[in-house]
Amino acid sequence: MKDVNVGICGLGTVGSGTFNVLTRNARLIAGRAGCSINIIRIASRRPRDDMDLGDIPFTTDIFDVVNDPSVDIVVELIGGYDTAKELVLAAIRNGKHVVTANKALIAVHGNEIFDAAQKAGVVVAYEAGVAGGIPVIKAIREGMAANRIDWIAGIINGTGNYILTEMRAGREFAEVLKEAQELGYAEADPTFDVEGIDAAHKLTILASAGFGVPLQFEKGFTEGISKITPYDIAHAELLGYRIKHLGIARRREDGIELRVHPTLIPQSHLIAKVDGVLNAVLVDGDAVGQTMYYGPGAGDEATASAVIADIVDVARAVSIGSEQRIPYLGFEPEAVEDLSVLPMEDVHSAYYLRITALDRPGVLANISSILSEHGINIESIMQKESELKDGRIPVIILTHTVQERQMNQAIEELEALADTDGQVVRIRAENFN
Ligand SMILES: NC(=O)c1ccc[n+]([C@@H]2O[C@H](COP(=O)([O-])OP(=O)(O)OC[C@H]3O[C@@H](n4cnc5c(N)ncnc54)[C@H](O)[C@@H]3O)[C@@H](O)[C@H]2O)c1
Ligand SMILES: N[C@@H](CCO)C(=O)O
Ligand code: NA
Repeated sequence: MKDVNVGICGLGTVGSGTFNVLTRNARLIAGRAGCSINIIRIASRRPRDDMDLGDIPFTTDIFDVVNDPSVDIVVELIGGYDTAKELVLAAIRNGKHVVTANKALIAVHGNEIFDAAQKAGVVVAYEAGVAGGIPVIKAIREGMAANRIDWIAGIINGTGNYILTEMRAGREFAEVLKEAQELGYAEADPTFDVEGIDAAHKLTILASAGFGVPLQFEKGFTEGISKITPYDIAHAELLGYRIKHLGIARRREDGIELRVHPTLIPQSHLIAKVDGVLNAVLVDGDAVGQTMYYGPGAGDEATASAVIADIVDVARAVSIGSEQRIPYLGFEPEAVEDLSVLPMEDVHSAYYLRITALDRPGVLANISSILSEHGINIESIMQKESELKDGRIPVIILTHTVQERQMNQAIEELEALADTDGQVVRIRAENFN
């Protein structure tokens, strides 16, 4: 069987992890792939003095990899949108297969890239882009092929989960983010992690692979963790909940929900126990029920594990000359449905509300009457002894499920009340029943 030649573009965290694991486990990987997988070219902006690349040619121009006729698979690990897109489209034009860890690229330009790849008859694989080392794309596209997938929910940003976990232990947001950057977990621009953009990229891909819909990143709802306070983390805990940053995609008759936001989940649920840089994705299928995939969501060798699994898949097909391919998003193009993303106002959810109010008679009655006028039922209410010492008290309310539109109207009225400080904190809550 023919050897398969790989060229790596980008020798940073994931690039170096990929080089190291492919080199270290070369024999056993070849045993699985049925052929040798040779790294024949590496390109990155700067050489790495800390790495021994042996006699593999290194250049600073990533297009050298794409233009090398002996390269079968281009491994794109530079990140970003524009140059990465140019690189991947050039690779496809040159008839090369592509393996990428770049979820931003796939979420935003995937429809165009898969279309080009389909016409060129090449594979574009992206397992490492979603939930890092967890083989969740394989699970959805192949393992769940029998099911109508109704919803997917997950902790899909390692940096964000690491920050929330450490904040629960009393550490400062900024200090933990810096540590996540040093550990190689964060994106080049860490606002992608803390403002939920990275999770939204991944959720977009999960929803398309799960439901058979086009990638629609720009239509999703995205809220990050930057406004989550230690106070709300602690009070959610007192109510029996944990705050996690979740991506939630739900297939409905009238469209799909696509939303990323901090979420209260019962402490007893398995996903509440997923801490640190670990990720977990719950996938609900009509035949199998709820399944959960759990493991490291970021990091050099953990991500390399998924990059190399994709390389092995492509290598198996290339080395035996197979025409058989798994469709890019799990469904053949003609089976993709044009279901659109629903506006956030149409989503139903329970809510945690924190209202800072003046400590005077009738305040609670005013708050509950606004909620009940909008059909919002209260599950529990906690009126805290004032820690503010200025005549104001925090009122914490957990509601039953209600439409976001109703909640927006109620919050507007609550904020306009003379008895409140005009800023209601809202965190959505889910129990996955
Ligand atoms: N770090 C993780 O844990 C992780 C996990 C999953 C996916 N990813 C994704 O993998 C990709 C790479 O992430 P990373 O953490 O390894 O980033 P990184 O910054 O550590 O590495 C990127 C490397 O590519 C090089 N590079 C960038 N643009 C280049 C260009 N135009 N020409 C030549 N070299 C260029 C950089 O110099 C750097 O060495 C990103 O798409 C990221 O989102 C990262
Ligand atoms: N920055 C990303 C890398 C993995 O995709 C994260 O923290 O999850
Ligand atoms: Na993955």
